[in-house]
Amino acid sequence: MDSLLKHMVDMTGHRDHAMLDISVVAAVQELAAATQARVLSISTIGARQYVRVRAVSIRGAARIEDPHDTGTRGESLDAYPELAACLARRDTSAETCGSNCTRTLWLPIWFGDKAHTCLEIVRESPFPAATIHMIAGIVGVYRNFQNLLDYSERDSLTGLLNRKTFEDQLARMLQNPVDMAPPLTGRLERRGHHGEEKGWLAVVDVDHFKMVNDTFGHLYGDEVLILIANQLQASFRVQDRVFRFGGEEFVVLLRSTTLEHARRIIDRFRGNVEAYQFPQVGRVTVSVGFVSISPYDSPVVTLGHADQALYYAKTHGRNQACHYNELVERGLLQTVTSNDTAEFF
Ligand SMILES: Nc1nc2c(ncn2[C@@H]2O[C@H](COP(=O)(O)OP(=O)(O)OP(=O)(O)O)[C@@H](O)[C@H]2O)c(=O)[nH]1
Repeated sequence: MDSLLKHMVDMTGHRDHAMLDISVVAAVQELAAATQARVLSISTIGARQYVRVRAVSIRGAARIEDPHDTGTRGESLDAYPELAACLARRDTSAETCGSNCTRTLWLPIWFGDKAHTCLEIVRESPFPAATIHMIAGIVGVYRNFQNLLDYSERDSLTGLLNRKTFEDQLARMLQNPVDMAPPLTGRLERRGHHGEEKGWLAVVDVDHFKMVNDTFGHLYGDEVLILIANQLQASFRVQDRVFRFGGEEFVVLLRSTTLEHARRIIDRFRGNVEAYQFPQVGRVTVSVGFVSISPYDSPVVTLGHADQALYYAKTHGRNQACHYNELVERGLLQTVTSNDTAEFF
């Protein structure tokens, strides 16, 4: 019982998803006398589902499985037929007996009709009823805590990530070397060649949104924001991150892609919004400013550059996406040098 309480205190002391994952695998692995416990992410991309390992505990050693590897889809769910069948049945558990009688227990964490997370526990002998009962309790606490963390990280109107989580997500993206160009010397040289894969930051702002509110009322204004948030989530990949920064401003972090690809997906999103018939309101457009992200620039500087490109888009006709570096190259944004960094405006 002492051990159970110790694990509960540990699990409920975290304010971070990764640490919560570590403490839950450590708890179930020790308390169920399991050889291995894992937290699995289940994602849907197109018509296919994928499984990615988030955290693992083997014989008392718990760790995050590559915390920056959010760019990888993982294995196809087809490699886990019993889990796939359990998810299809909307069931809360499935158990299999593998070769040499190893037991595997899967416990999907359901929120409504979606399970994005699943615990997997492997034991060399059958799970006693009392152990299953105890694990069910731990899963309940884990589920509630995940819910609480999500609540504090998400915008209540749109369900997108909120501004508070932005710097952390940007830092994670910058720490993934796949996303970043190798160190370069001069500031202007840091710009990507057109074929180079980099991370990108885009600031999206709804055009004339005040007019939507003034003409149709705030409820319709809110509905427009929700529908645009849905379009954002549908337009970008699961590895990308979409935030509502407040009001009618959204920010997108795109994982490693080329300039041409970033431009194409951002412009496809802009075109989708333009083509959409918003209930009652009709046509709504968005303006976008985007810039490549670099470990050499602070989040404030990167956001500032994307904002400047957005401002340019707003003051030159709206309903368009402008690339910061291109505006600088074409002499449409001016530069001055302050101390050791060049600033543009
Ligand atoms: N319905 C609704 N309106 C909001 C929300 N947050 C901010 N707003 C409104 O968004 C409007 C933003 O207006 P402005 O900043 O003047 O910009 P705009 O009218 O979009 O004009 P441009 O950006 O220049 O195209 C204001 O009327 C705010 O009251 C919200 O959560 N819901």
